Amino acid sequence: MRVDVFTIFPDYLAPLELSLIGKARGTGALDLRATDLRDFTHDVHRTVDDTPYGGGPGMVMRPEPWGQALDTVLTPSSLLLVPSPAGRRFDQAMAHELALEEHLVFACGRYEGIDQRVLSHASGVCRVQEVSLGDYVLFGGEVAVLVVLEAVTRLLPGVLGNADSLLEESHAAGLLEAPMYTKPAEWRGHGVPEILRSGDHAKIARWRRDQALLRTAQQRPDLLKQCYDTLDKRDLATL
Ligand SMILES: COc1ccc(Cn2ccc3ccc(-c4cc(N)[nH]n4)cc32)cc1
Repeated sequence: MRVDVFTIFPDYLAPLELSLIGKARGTGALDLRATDLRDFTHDVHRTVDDTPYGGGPGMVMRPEPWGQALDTVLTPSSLLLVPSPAGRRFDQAMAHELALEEHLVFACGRYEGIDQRVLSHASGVCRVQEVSLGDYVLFGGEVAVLVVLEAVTRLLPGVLGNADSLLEESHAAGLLEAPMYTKPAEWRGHGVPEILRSGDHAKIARWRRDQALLRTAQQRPDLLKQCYDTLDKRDLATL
């Protein structure tokens, strides 16, 4: 997967060199390029913003640098992602959709956002999707790139050593995952559920399913409602 990110803070994306994303880049699963939007300005101050038409607080990002920047990468097969408080809420389902794309382009806004004509013009070239992390307001789009790229990269073939973990993790099967334990067996007076040390894999699987159901019912009843039709009689008996 090829990913282009345009931002006035390219160093903000340095954490993407770390952990699994760094490995995914090394294996070629992810071809990531971050570019400074100011490279597409032509004045001595490298200006990317201006006052909003119609007045109002703050500044808006000028269309010219964005147009020239996006001209260098967008093709009809690209998907332009524009982080925004007004965007589609990012979730695991969207992460799976994005993991199937061949070319993602992120336009990271700052100030009060990007001139709307940039998105309108780009929609004549490729698909455009505004994306939100949640109902809170950030300073810009870079945090969203870090979150989206981590969630998507994990889903790329060969990136996670144990692909099975993708099947069992929270939000994968619609439920939250069961509580996890490791050594030591006794820690500050706290033991480990005996079933997990029994070696009975069928009973362990059932216990984990029950714990996932109960945990989801307690902490995220909205998720349980979404997958209620997939529950079998044994699941319902647990609830
Ligand atoms: C119209 O109100 C505002 C509009 C934008 C901003 C600041 N800002 C500028 C670009 C940008 C990109 C993404 C986000 C964002 C995304 C989520 N989930 N929260 N915040 C915020 C962004 C402040 C206020």
